[in-house]
This record gives sequence, structure tokens and C-alpha cells, in this order.
Amino acid sequence: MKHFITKDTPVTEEALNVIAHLPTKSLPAIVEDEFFVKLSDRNIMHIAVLLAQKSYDEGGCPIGGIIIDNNTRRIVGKGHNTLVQDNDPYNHGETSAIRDAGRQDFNNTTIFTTLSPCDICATLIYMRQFARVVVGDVTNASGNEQMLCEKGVKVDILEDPMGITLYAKYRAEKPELDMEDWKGLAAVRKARPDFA
Ligand SMILES: O=c1cc[nH]c(=O)[nH]1
Repeated sequence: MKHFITKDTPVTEEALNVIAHLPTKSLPAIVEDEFFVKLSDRNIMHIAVLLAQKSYDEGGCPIGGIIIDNNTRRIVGKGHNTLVQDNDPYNHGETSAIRDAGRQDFNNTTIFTTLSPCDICATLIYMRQFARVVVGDVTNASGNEQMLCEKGVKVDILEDPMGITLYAKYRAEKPELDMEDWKGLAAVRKARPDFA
């Protein structure tokens, strides 16, 4: 059967949004391999930002992640933070994408994250031996890029203006949720004893 998105489909926001919303396992049936070859790193980061937007629209933390195969540029895993959606004290954009990818050798893959990775996600990235990480926002957070380089992970910064604006808006609207996502509810209660 003919693919819905083919090598001739223009790379538009709409096409990237369809890819963001489709389950990863459905992508080979809907998107022709050659379309992925056309996508730049900036395009892939933007799919991650559209996943962050999806999470924000669901009332969650707006951080998305995408994992691609470095040879084929096919998406092998993707997801977004689900702390709120799944009542999960720790499911970050990166862990969500890694879980979606499942048990595989990540040594020839790149992980795109819309936000500078926290200590735990950064550790997971080098412990699972990702070849490369592309970071979409070092304006709202940063800190583990140097450590990742020292551990042998290639680090590229590719800031996406929509992702940066979205994260700043969310942080201003929901500072306690932002703190919970990074440091846990205990940290929020210590900082704000009146917090329910
Ligand atoms: O790396 C991070 C930090 C906060 N929240 C995420 O989802 N990822």
C-alpha cells in the first residue's frame, strides 16, 4: 500500500505534527523511509517540540524526546514527559523516548531532547551509550553538557525558539510543577510549606 507521507511530501509543520502524534510502531506503514532521510536535525528537534506541546496541552510538563537511527535517520523511539498524565514521579521526555524504543543497542543512535537533560537522564544517556545527544534548550536549563562530552557522548546544541518560549511560559504558569519535575514533591514542600 502507498505511504501517506512519501519522499515527495513537503516538510511542513503539519507533516511533522502527524509524525509526532503517530505511535512509533505505526510510522513504517505511514511514512516512507525516504521522507526521514530528508529531515534535518532541526526538523527532528521540531518534532520533539511538537511532542512537548502535546504534553503541555494535556496539562503536563512540556519536554519531548526523539531517538533516531544514525544511518537511516528513522525514528526508533519518541515520547514526552508524563509526570502528570501517568501520575509518575519520574517519567521525563528522555526516559519516555528510551522506553518507547525498547531494548536495543543505542550506540548508533542520537537522542534529541527539547530541554537540557537532568542528572538522571544525562546519566542514562551515557550509561546506555548513545552516540550523540542534541539539546533543544540551554536557555531555561543547562548543566550536564560538559559531563556528557567527557563521558564520550557527542553533544550538539540546537535551540528551537518555539520550545524555549513554551518551556518559559509553562515555568511561569506552574513553578511548583516545574520544581516537582526536577527535584520531587519533597523539594516543593520544603520551599513552599503552605503547598498542599
Ligand atoms: O531532562 C529533563 C528535565 C526535566 N524534565 C524532563 O522531562 N527532562
